Amino acid sequence: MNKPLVGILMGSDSDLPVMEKAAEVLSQLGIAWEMDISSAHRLPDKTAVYARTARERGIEVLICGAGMAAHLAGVVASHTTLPVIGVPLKSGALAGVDALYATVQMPPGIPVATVAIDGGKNAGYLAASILSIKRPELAEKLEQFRASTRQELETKSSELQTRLKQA
Ligand SMILES: Nc1c(C(=O)O)ncn1[C@@H]1O[C@H](COP(=O)(O)O)[C@@H](O)[C@H]1O
Repeated sequence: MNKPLVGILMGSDSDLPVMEKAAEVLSQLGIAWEMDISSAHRLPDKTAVYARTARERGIEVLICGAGMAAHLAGVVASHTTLPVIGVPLKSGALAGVDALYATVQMPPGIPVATVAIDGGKNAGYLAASILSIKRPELAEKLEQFRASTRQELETKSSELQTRLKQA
């Protein structure tokens, strides 16, 4: 197995179903990843060590998912200059809006590239785009994915037009 290029962290095991989607996208594109549970609130020392050592371990992009008062992505970003992608998760009384604001509203200088609430898949694609800057074969795979998405939608569009003409 290749050395992981993407580190996926989440605040709780309850976040796993969404964060697994990021891992699935990366696997489909042939990108090696590692995944763990950590929490800026509940495991602050582990989180700091993980973020501080990520670059020397060969990680190039970090994806951090958390719900509620989501500090994980921001705290990780405060410990590393690697790109950090934040995934606000839908949990608790505010259904992810709290996590969205907490993740996206970072102070200048410590950015977190925030995807949609429960946007695990797009976090995977964004990490792949970042990695593709220096990897032409990965850029090609992303092009192919977009082309197949276009093709699928064109087919659905033609099918709809055919059905409408028959109605
Ligand atoms: N927001 C954070 C952080 C953090 O930001 O450090 N650690 C855990 N959590 C979040 O708390 C929610 C409830 O967690 P539990 O399901 O474990 O009670 C989860 O969505 C988690 O990401």
